Amino acid sequence: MTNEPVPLTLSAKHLQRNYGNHQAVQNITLELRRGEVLGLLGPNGAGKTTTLRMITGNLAPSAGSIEICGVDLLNNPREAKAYLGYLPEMPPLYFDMTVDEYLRFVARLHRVEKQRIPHLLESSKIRCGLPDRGRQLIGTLSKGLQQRVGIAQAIIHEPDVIILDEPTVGLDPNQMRELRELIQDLRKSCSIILSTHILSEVEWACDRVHIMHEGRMVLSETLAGLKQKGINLETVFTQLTQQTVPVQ
Ligand SMILES: Nc1ncnc2c1ncn2[C@@H]1O[C@H](COP(=O)(O)OP(=O)(O)OP(=O)(O)O)[C@@H](O)[C@H]1O
Repeated sequence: MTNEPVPLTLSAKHLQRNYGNHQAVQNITLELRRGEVLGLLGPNGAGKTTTLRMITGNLAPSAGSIEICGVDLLNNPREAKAYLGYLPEMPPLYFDMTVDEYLRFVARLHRVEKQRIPHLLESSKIRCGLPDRGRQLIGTLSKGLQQRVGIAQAIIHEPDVIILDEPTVGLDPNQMRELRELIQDLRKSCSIILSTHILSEVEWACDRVHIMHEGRMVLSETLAGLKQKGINLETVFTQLTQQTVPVQ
């Protein structure tokens, strides 16, 4: 048996992002290992989306560094982004395309080799529970199925890291359960960051939790560690996010 450390798939160090004079994200450091699911929690305006947009290469940090699977995102964005799949808060769907047309389009954007596209298209649809939806216009799908198409576009190029920004917003309880099952399936081959407002979602899905408040990281702990210490996630969330973070 080997005790080799599980490789890092994402490493972000001392990230900062200013909007004018406002420091939306301050000195955020986070790491993700293969097969791990990290929950990112925080109240509205805590800086979660800003952080995710930086680590997916969609927003330039004011300071800090980001490596995806060992590739520097700021110096080699194209190479680093090939390892990343991203479902933003607002999935980038085209309602007047069919599911197949859209997923082929996204695969080309990810520069997937032409001959691999049919296989990847089918496998991403199967994984996301869309095997019979290829010819359907995206605009005619239910919200839950549209969210699945959003995830299919994030995984079609077989990324190592998947970033999901509030993926269960607007879903009914059945759709939420199906999405949870999908996340459990995805973690077998990828590492995942899940940003959410739903504490129970972190408890069932994640290995570790980061809580952000006013642009800073105020908690970084494993779920097992919280349990061992007898700390309730809801209680600690309330305690840490109801007070103003002192400026260091
Ligand atoms: N483009 C922008 N210009 C100016 N300020 C911004 C911009 N985007 C975000 N902000 C501000 O940065 C802070 C962090 O916002 P962000 O959207 O990252 O928070 P969040 O934790 O994702 O919130 P939510 O849970 O509501 O999505 C907020 O104060 C927000 O108003």
